[in-house]
Amino acid sequence: MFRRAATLCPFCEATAALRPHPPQWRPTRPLSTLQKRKPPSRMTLSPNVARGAPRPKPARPRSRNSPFGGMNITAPPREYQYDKRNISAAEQRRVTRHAPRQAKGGKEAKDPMKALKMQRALSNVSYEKRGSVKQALLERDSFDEFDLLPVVREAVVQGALAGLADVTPTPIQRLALPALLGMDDGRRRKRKEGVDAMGAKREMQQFLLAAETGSGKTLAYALPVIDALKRAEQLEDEAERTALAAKLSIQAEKKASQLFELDSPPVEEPLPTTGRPRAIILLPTAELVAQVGALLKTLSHTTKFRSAMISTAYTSAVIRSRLFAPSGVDVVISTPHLLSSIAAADPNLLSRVTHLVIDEADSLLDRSFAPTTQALIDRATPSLHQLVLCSATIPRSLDAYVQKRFPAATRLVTPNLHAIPRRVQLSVVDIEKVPYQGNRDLACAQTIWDIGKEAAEEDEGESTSERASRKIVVFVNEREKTLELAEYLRSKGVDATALSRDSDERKQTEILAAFTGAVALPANQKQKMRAASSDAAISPADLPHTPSSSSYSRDRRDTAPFAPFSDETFSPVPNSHGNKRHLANTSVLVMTDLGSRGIDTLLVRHVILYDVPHTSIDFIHRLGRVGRMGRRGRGVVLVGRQDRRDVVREVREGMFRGQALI
Ligand SMILES: Nc1ncnc2c1ncn2[C@@H]1O[C@H](COP(=O)(O)OP(=O)(O)OP(=O)(O)O)[C@@H](O)[C@H]1O
Repeated sequence: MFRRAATLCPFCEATAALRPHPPQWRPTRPLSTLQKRKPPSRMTLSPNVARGAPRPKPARPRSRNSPFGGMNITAPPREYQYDKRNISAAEQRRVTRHAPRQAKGGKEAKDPMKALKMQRALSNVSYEKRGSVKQALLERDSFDEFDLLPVVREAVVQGALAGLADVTPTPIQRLALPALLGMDDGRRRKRKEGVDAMGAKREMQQFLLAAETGSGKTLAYALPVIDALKRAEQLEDEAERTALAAKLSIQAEKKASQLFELDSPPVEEPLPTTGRPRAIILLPTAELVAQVGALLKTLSHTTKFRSAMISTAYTSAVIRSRLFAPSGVDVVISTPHLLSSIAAADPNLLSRVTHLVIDEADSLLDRSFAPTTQALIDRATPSLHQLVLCSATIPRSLDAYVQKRFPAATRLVTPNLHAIPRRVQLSVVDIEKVPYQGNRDLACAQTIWDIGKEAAEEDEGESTSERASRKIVVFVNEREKTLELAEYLRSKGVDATALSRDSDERKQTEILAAFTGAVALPANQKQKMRAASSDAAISPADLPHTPSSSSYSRDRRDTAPFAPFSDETFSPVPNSHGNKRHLANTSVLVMTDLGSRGIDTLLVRHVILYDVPHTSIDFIHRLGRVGRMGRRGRGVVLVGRQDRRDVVREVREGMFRGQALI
């Protein structure tokens, strides 16, 4: 063994004979000692090898409440990291709600209404609720289904909607009429214990009606009010007849017993309805008072009731004669401030009111109007049977107000609330591009000229009398801008008028009348309306060309040199400004939000949003001036460098999808 060991190399265990070692190697110790020890290995592992690389010291978390908080974060904050198994269901829901949504591919989902959410203005109505209402609406498709007095039903067909080929209720009418008429199962009038139509006191019913613009909300609240008036009148007539019969029998008894009595001279007593209306409709502007007043007048021709519209557009003598006419008054249509000042002088004015309607409730219950409106509600409450709040939008402020003040209110909301109909198309004109280069006024004038030119092309071949005048409404954000812009447009040959609170109210009503003119739809138009109201999206090809978006400016650059206010529609007749380039057959109304609420601009097919509206509420009201009652319409929004393009984009996308804005 020793011999063999002596020939082995202590490192590689090869025999010295087979593998000669380098000459420099010399054993430092006797070979015998080396043989007895375990041969050392060159591949000895470190005892720390299992620990891995030393970890860097964890950095102290930066306070998120510092100027740099939230910067350069490579890991999600703690609340986003969770193990589903170790947290409660409630906690899990909370975390999931706040965590960014993950799309299937792991990419962050794009929020289609991110910018609108940041300035969320509208109250949310769940899609489940909208869906369930849709089902209920399918069941009622005729005015005959509602428990209206025959004379009221007749007034709809022969008065309010006269001229329509076939008259069917709109969604809000299908929803509101049964509720306001107190129909239990949608067919019969529900009569509660101790309750009559208008006479005896009962608990006040409260309703919030909300439906898209131009959907017939006025008739939805007006018909039940008139129906209730007529029923109360019938009851009173009956009571009067009984009283008269009793009086006659007493007189007959006296005559029979031959009692002597001096005949007292007959006294002309004023009617109980003189200066004591039974129903009041409140609206924010004199124009709306005129509009709703005109509708009630039409209904009254058949139904026979007395209505009085009062606003600052009338003189005090006219107002007095209407309110205190000896023949009495049943319904008063007014603005809150005027009514409040009259009620201060004559506290009994509201003593018999059983029905109070607050139309455009989103305006009348906002900060500026709310104290006056609320004071009127409070004064009328003792005799009130029904309070109806009506609006095209439910802003969050209105939602909170109703929840606080009228928690028992029944909410009647249509499935398309807050959605701008798909039959309205919104185009964008970039005012920063050639040829406008930031000149908003110029962009507005050019847009109007293009719409006018297109109208002229459409009208070609028709006689002058057949040519319909094109009506365009331009909305600005600032009141001061209305006059200035109208003046500029006139200087460019456009027939433009400004409408603002500064204008004379009587003149305003006259100007607006040219843009509303409620015309009856012919039968073929009605069919088109039906098709459109089925909410089919309109492809851009369906619509006539108007200046739009970037493609519009590109078209103009590529095909022709810019020639503002030129050619075809050139009228040789100079306008009042002596400007020979006059856009014929087109009239423009420049206004602020004042006019955007409720005005039934049936004749308007184009709306220009000179400024980007501040909120989605303004978008809804302004674009709501077109596309009314199934008609098609087009909006053009002018967008500059300072404007929220993301908001405009989201509104357009929402409109295309037929989605409710937020
Ligand atoms: N059932 C119906 N069928 C056809 N047209 C109708 C019907 N009901 C109402 N209209 C018409 O629809 C138009 C719009 O009605 P209305 O002004 O009441 O709308 P609105 O919902 O109050 O609009 P906004 O929210 O802008 O005030 C009116 O010209 C009205 O005559």
